[in-house]
Amino acid sequence: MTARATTARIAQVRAYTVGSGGGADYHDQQGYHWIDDHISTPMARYPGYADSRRSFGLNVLGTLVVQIEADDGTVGFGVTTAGEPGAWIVERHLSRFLEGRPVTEIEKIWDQMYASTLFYGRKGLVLNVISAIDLALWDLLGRLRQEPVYALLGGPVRDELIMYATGARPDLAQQLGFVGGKMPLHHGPSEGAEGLRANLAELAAMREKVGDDFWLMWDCWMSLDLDYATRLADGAHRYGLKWLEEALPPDDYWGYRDLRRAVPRGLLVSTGEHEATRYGFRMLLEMGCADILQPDVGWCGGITELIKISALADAHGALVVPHGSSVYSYHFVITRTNSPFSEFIMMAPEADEVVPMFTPLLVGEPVPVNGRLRLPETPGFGVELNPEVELIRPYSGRES
Ligand SMILES: C[C@H](O)[C@H](O)CC(=O)C(=O)O
Ligand SMILES: [Mg+2]
Repeated sequence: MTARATTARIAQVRAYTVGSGGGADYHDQQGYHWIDDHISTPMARYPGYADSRRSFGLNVLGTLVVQIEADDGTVGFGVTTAGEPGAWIVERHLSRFLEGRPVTEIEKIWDQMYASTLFYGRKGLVLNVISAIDLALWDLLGRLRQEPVYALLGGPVRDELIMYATGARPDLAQQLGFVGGKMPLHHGPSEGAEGLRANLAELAAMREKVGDDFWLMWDCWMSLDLDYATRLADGAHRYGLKWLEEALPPDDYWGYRDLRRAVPRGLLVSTGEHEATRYGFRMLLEMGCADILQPDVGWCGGITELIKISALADAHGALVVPHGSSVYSYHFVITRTNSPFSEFIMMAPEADEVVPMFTPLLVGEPVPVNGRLRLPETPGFGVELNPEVELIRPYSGRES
């Protein structure tokens, strides 16, 4: 099998959008959902956009599924948030760097995808797409070698993942066995001193419910300014906030540097879910922007780039705790000592039960039990596409 993996070539690359919501675009939820309930965002300063992230188009992209088929018929796949524009980039531009090539040329393929898109890429959508292709390649390699991706990455450094939960109900997450709960921040600078007090009251009430030892964190989703973030951190410290996440816009490296210097000792600063590539993370590390880096494996450049980001972070004494990204994160985190725990985003609308993070897209997606997750030895990333989810291939084949 190993010899076959070395000689296998890529026969075809296919890109699909997904008919239903959810999946890799976990913000694409219908009806009431805590994830879209008056969350503080950079758009909240504009009337009409404060109550719902869907109102300003957070869910417009949808999920992209990339399938890569080897010449023996084995298929690997990867997913990200990129939808139809992502499918176009895969089929019309990037497939040329894959079809006909050995499956094992992962590093070269990554470099060619990145180098050939520099004139319109570097971050965001294009890196999401490159990530999905990269994840599909690692999945395919694992399937050909009949090994889980974590084994390809050097093997586990611990038996199981320790998980914290992101959602509106850390008190329920505590009952479900998670080590901590990360809450969305509900009020931003445009709601003034009253909003700041409401945030702190919410944290105080949650601390009261969960006791002293349960981790509590805040996700600010890029929505604050330095002054507000500093005041929030000062107020939150007395309630034992563990970290303040993504307080500022991702391009404000200078603000993150100053925030990290300004927050009370012991309160950690985290960011990085909207950052991409080793170059972006190098900025965060060299400028001393964060204690915890949170690349999303489906957005930062995939596993191939995450290996580099993680090594760089390790050398700087920073932790890497990937954002969301389900199995793609799990297979990496289990192999790295500077990734001591993992995130689980609560996808139940009331954050009151554990459902797979990429629901309904995957079959076999592992979920934490009592806040711990053991990865099966299934080849690749160990998941399949749910046959009941409709896939649409909008750009079939390459135009010359
Ligand atoms: C809760 C946050 O606003 C966002 O929806 C998810 C996120 O940033 C995270 O899990 O981290
Ligand atoms: Mg976050």
